[in-house]
Amino acid sequence: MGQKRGRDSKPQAIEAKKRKKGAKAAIASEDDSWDGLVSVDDLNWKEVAMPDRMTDAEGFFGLEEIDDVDIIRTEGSGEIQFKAKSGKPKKSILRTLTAEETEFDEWSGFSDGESAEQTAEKPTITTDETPEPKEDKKAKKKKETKEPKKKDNKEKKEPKTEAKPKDTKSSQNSNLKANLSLAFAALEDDGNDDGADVSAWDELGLSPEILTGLSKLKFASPTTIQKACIPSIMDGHDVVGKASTGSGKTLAFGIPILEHYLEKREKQGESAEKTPASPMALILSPTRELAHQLAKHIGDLATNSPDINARIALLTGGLSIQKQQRQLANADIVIGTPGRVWEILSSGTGLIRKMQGIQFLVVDEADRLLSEGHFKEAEEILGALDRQIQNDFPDEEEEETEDASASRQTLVFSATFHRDLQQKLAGKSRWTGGDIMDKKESMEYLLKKLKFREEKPKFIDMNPVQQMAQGLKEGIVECPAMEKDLYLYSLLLYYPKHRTLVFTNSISAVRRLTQLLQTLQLPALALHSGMAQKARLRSVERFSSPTSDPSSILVATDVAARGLDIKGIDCVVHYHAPRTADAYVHRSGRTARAGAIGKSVIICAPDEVVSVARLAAKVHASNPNVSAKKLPLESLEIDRRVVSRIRPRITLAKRITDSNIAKEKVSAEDNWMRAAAEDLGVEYDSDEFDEAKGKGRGRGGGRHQREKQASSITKGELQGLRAELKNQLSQRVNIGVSERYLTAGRVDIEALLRGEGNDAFLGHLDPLNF
Ligand SMILES: Nc1ncnc2c1ncn2[C@@H]1O[C@H](COP(=O)(O)OP(=O)(O)OP(=O)(O)O)[C@@H](O)[C@H]1O
Repeated sequence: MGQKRGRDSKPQAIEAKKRKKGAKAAIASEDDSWDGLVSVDDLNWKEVAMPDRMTDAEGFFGLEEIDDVDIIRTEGSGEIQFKAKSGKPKKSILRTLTAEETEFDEWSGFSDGESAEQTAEKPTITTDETPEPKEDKKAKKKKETKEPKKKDNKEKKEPKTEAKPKDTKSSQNSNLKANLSLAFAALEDDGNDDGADVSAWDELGLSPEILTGLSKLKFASPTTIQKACIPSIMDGHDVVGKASTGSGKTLAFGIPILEHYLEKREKQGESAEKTPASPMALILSPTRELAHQLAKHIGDLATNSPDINARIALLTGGLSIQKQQRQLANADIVIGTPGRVWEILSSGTGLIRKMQGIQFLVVDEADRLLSEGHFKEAEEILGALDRQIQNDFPDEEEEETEDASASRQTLVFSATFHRDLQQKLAGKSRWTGGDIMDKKESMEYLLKKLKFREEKPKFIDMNPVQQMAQGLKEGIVECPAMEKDLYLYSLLLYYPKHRTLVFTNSISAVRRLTQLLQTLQLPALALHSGMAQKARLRSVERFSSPTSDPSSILVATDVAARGLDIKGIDCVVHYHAPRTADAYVHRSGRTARAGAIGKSVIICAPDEVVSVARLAAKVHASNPNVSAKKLPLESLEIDRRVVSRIRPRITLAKRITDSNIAKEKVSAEDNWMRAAAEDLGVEYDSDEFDEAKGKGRGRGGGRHQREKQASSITKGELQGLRAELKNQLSQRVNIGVSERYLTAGRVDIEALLRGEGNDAFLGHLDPLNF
């Protein structure tokens, strides 16, 4: 079996290499008397491919493995060395030195007393394949050279080494040692210097580690919300942050948390490795997908920042609770949905007490999380974090823990805050339609429920006027109520190679539309809360994969409306009009993120027009440049020829889809009835049952008839429909080119085709210009 280690030991390998004047790799190539024993750093470790999902990573972000080695423990010292397995050539397990490492050898004389450190620094190889986090000495030295935080941000210029490593090499005077250390960190990972210049972050007073990470992620400058929030959070304030969708709120709180991690490790010093991990942050998210994304986003910065080994426990429903409990036992940052977090915390294994020491409580998408379906568990969690202190602890501990609680910062983020929230939660649950936040009322509400430690948290509102992202265009397509499928399909044909997210208001609509689009040979995926969690994650992964079809379509309920950050979504389509103004903001915010451009289109039946206009007016109400009479909602005219030519396709696809869905339903119902009849010991006759059901005059009788009809299409008929649809789909939609013209050779077909720009159509089609 292969051996594994944490990827974080890589810098140590290089550091060790620089110190060893006669590295084994060199000896091996020259010296035949070599006994074949090598140290961990001489091995040719291979990176283990990361699992697709964070949960499978158990909170660790990188492992390396090696095959064909035997572990040799030196008697007495207990030092671990390695040897090629018998039968394997001695050198087969060695790695070759890179050019940079050879260069490092020249600098080995600068370090004092390193051989002792070298032994101490060796990563622990554990047979249970669980890498222990380590604070390496190099990091500690680096931190010793670092100015303490919050003194003078301007002084912290070191991290520019990431962007300009050559500068660091050249400054060999007073703090040469520190600079070399940073140079090693900058060079060790991939030996290139293509990170972004991160000097724009200087004024925020971040550590060199984080700046290195930001540079590697190519985040050259902070977004406005990051610029505004990070210093306040790092100065210990409670913060309520509001900024438009896709504006970088995650790192606005993620960076200060990772900075705190570094500070904590620095304070613990030598004892860091022995101190049992205790969570320092709890981040609550309203949806599972968002929780996964938050973990990935913060985890990405952590893995790209040298010396940050923060372990993230991801607690979301639908996945193994035992695994998550294990993760939590050793986590630095806990991210989860309130339901699962509470389920685990309340399982009575002392976890609540452990969580009481957290430094940060983050409520992301706060207006949603503190509303429907989530608030109760969130409230339980908040209550437990505070209440247990007084109830359970003996007096002397009480004071200590209360202090910890008093030092907890509460950070609340969203793009919208709902004015009705307070009323709703107070039990007067009239959901009146989603106003954008009224600052004062919402602040009061949050103050009351969240127990901020400061009398008034800092309220940082980056979008007081414009709720929508800058690069977003809003459009509306009006169509008959029964023809939304037709218009959706038209829109998708107008925009081929557009990654599109289609929102509906119900799970059954997601199921039906996904099947319909797939029947039309479009790459559609489904996402709704009725799906198994793994299938949900798979859909998001497949849709967001950079290698996926650029025309991919994700059909989703509002479970995808909040926070999902999927690169390259070009278009959001509201197949059903959003129910609230907030939902409209968040759904539309899945596109035009991080400065990109995007489109949001509402497909609107005549009876929805008024409510949609009202909703858009609310969203833009605070924008003085927008009047209720002239909303920035462009009316899109779909060419009538397109609609009429593709109608037969839709008719066929609908019949096929309805038949499939009805058959699935009938078969599920039949199975259920059969099982129930068996339990009761009666005979079940499906025809008799259907007859009785069909005769019913009550609600559902007509629907049942239609389903029955749809499900009664024979296999042969279905095959015929499929063949016919296939034939239609194999041809381009002809929007006005006469076949007589074409066959008579009176038209230059090539020129015609070249000019069209959209190969779904044959003939000239005016673009929507939207
Ligand atoms: N400083 C930065 N420079 C460039 N890109 C950034 C920066 N910070 C974050 N991003 C990127 O911006 C995108 C949006 O960030 P994030 O998901 O945090 O937005 P958000 O404000 O939380 O959005 P939402 O309100 O929809 O949840 C992400 O892809 C992230 O990687």
